[in-house]
Order: sequence, then C-alpha cells, then structure tokens
Amino acid sequence: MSLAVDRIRSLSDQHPKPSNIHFQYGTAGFRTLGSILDSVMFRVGILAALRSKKLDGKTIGVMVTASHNPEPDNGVKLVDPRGEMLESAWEVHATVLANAPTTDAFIEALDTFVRTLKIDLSKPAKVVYARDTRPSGPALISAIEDGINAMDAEGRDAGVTSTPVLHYLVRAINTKGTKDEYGEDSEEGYLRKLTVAFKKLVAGKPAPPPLLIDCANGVGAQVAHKLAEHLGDAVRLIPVNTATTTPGALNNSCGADFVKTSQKLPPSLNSQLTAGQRGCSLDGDADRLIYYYMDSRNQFHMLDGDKIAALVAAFIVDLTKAAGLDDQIKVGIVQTAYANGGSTKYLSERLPVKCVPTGVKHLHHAAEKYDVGVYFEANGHGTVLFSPESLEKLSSYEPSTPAQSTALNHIINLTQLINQTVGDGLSDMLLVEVVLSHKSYSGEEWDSSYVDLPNRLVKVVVADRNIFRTEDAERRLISPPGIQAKIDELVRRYEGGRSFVRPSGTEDVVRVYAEAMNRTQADELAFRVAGLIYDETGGDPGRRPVEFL
Ligand SMILES: CC(=O)N[C@H]1[C@@H](OP(=O)(O)O)O[C@H](CO)[C@@H](O)[C@@H]1O
Ligand SMILES: [Mg+2]
Repeated sequence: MSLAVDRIRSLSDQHPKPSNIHFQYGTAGFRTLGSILDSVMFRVGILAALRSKKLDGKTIGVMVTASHNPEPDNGVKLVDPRGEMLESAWEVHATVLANAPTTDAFIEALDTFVRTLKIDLSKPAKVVYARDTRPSGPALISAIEDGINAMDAEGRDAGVTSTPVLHYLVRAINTKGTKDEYGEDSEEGYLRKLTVAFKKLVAGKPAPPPLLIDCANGVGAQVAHKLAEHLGDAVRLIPVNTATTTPGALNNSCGADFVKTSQKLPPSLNSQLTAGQRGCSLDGDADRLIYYYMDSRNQFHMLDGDKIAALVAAFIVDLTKAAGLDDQIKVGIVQTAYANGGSTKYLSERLPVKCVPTGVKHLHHAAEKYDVGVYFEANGHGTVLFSPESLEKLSSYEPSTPAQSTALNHIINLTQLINQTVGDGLSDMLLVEVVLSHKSYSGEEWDSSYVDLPNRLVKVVVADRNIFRTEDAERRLISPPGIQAKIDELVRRYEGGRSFVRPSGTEDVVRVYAEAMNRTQADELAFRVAGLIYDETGGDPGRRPVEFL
C-alpha cells in the first residue's frame, strides 16, 4: 500500500507552510504564534496517523496548547500510547516534515520517511485530539483533522480539555479491556477515578477548609468546576480566574507560572486569600501546580514543585513503612538543576535523589527506574510513578496486622488518585490535600520541612543560543569555552552561592539561575552572571538591560 498522494496533495495545498519560518519540535512540542501554525497542525495530523500505524494501530494523542504562554501563542504535542511524551527520535522527524517548504517537498519527505522507518501503511491508524481554550484552537484543530483525513485515519475529538486529561485518555483507550486497564476512556471517567480514590483516602477525616484554585483563566477552570461537583463536601473547591472567554485574560497576571516566576500572589487573589488560608494555581493547560498560603501576619509563602515532592515522598515512605513494605518498595526523587538547593539538601539526606536535564521526559524516564519515583520540576510540573513490579507487589502483598492493611489500602488508592501518565495539576492538588489531611498540616507546617534558599531566574537575549552547551545535567557550561570558569569565580564570592546557565528549549533566550544565602546576594549573583553572559556572547551593548551587573 502506498500514500494517497492525490488526497494528501490537495489537502496540503490548503495548508501551505509560511516561508522564512523554521519550526522546531522542542521540549514542549511545536510552540509559537497560533496564527502561523496551520501547516504544522496539518502535518502533525499526518505524523500522528503514521506513528499510530508504526505502533500497530495503537491510539496516538495530539494536544493543542501553549500552556502558560501568552494567549496569542499556541502549540502542539504528540502523546505516545502509554500516555507519555513522544519518543525523542520522532521529534527530529516531526521537525523535518514541518519544515518542507512546499507541498511537493512535503510529499517527498513523507515518502522518504515512510520508507526509512518501514511504516506499513496498510495498518490501521487512530488519533485522539484535544485543545485548550485559546481562540486560535478551533481552526488549528480543523487543520489536524485534515491531516488525519489525508491518511484515512480514525480521529476522535476529545474537545476542550486539559493536557493531563488527554494523556489519561490515550492510556485509557490503549489499555481498554486489558489487565492493565487504566480507567474509563472519557473525561467523566477520569474525574470519577480521581474522586473515588480521593474520597476513600480522606474517609473519616475532618473536611479541610475550602481551597481556592486559581485556574489561570484557562481550561483548568472547566475541569476544576466538574471536579468540584464530583468532590462535593469531601473538599470544597473554589475556582477563581475562570474567565476562559475574556480576550487576553489567559495566564495574564495569574496562574502557576506567574506565581513561580514573580514569587508573588496573583493580584486578583489579593483580597480573597486570608491569613492562614491556602490556595493553589494551575497553569493554562492545568498540568502544573503551585501552592501558597498567607501566614498570620498576612505574608505570602509559596510552596512550589520541590515542596510538593518533599511532602508527597515523605508521605509515601511513611505508608510503605506502616504497611511493612519499606524494604521491598523504595522511594526515589528526580529533580532538575532548578530545584532549590534547600530542597536538594533536605531530600538527599533522606532519600536517593537524581538530577536530570530540564524537560518532563527526562524526569519521567529517570523516575521509571525507581520502585516509586517522585518527580517534580520546581515550577510545579510532576507526578509519582509506581513501577509495574511495585504494583504487582501491592496487589499480592498480605498484610499481617489491621494497621498494615490500612496503610496498604492507602497506597493502592494513591496509585488510582495519581495521574501516572504525566504531571497533572488537579490530580497533584488532590494528592497534596490527602497528605495535608492525613498529617493535619496547615500550609505553615508543610512549609517548615526546609527553608528555600533565595533565588533568581533571569532571561538573557543573546545573538545565538545554540552555541551554549552543557554537561552534568545542565549544571555546567562546556561551550562557549572559558565561560564556566568565570561563573565559578563569581559564585565563589557568595556564601551558599550556586549559579548555572543553559539555553532555553522553549524560548529564544539563555536562562541564568542563581541562589545564595539572602535575597540581595541571590539577585546580585544572578545579574552578575547575566551581565557576564551578555557581554561575552555578543549581546547588543545598546540594549544591555540596566539591572545586569
Ligand atoms: C526554568 C523552567 O521553568 N523551564 C521550563 C521551560 O523550559 P525551558 O527549556 O527552560 O524553556 O518549559 C519547559 C516546558 O514546559 C519546562 O519543562 C521547563 O521546566
Ligand atoms: Mg502546562
């Protein structure tokens, strides 16, 4: 069987590639202005169908979102059959296909691709797709549908939903009717699975105080409302920043990325979060989560991905001990260089901790190597993975006391509550609420496990970020030569100082991170390193940011 070239050609002509633009499938898939993504979406529809054929007709997911980016941006990511990110080797193929300049060139590239990868075109193909609330979404989805039709594949529209729901759906569809069935393949099924597990986990505990959720004016608002209905009184959710149809509102001065980057409360919550109360923020596609609380002096405190990892890991360790499983099921942590030094010190004194390069796929893969792998980026993206062997042990284990039996049931319920396909803001939120409820912790008590070192993240616009290369999980620069020694020299001048530099995978900038014992020193170190990078790697002297030292 060969490609239906005529059909592909006529549809491809309706989705021409804009000239002079180079697309790249990066850490977050293709991501740029929504207005220039039409051709990319059409081609991604075709690629998803081909990936499905290559994997014997397993369903592939396509998510249209630009997460925490501004509203005019959009993007697209492919999801592999178990709900995980697209295999890296295919990122390169996606980039090649997206950049073929004309329909002819595209068909030629497609033909080469099919032959090189020996894709059997007679196999069936199934694709499930969804989008967030961005205004550019509907048109981009219809371009994807054209791609799916061009391949005569079967498409399923999952509508407007969160990134984690789409990942869940992919796994649920592909495991349907097997012994590993992940859940019912619908958003409703997802909500039921999470809330049934949550209710079992908090049964008999006093209801916690109502929880404010900042939904970033994005798709999380829609899912949070439905979640609130399913939860009823088990925990009362108060979704705020839910203006999904107000132009320009998405991620604007709200959401998890705003809170983490600016280290402050979204202004819209100022009068809503009262002393002692806790709240949390999702990002624009609801796969990130940041908590916070106001202390009794009305001072804001952030509880980021590192704090969530510490809370959750300790809880799971306690449960494995209580169940008598602690020598059979070991918990490990995965972080990136952006993890606060305070968290790394605290966690590595207690558990195995691994540092990997930025990007969820790296964390996910490293977490799979533990019996129970807890991974979180400091920005609030993360989850917990239970290895197949651990799941097996949990289901065959025979507890010898009622206390062991209770703890075992809690762990089993956690495996249902946690979305193990990908970081999931709402599932993580329920997980945090379970731990707080079991420990009777307030935000303040949770926060007290370790103290965050003051830190600063700075973006530096350089002539070419591709000259930057790193090693040691991105903590050291190997190129341009000589720069790392100068960074080391600066870091030595600051007590508790740490700084590293890496090129962003999602923006055309280089990121500088620095931390030190106090705020002034952390800022100073960050701006010194930023100034160094700017001056030494061809930053425009006329545009040198004033804060750079
Ligand atoms: C410092 C930071 O937060 N970086 C983010 C950001 O990557 P960069 O490669 O730093 O642009 O976007 C990624 C995708 O969402 C996320 O995985 C990562 O943590
Ligand atoms: Mg996101």
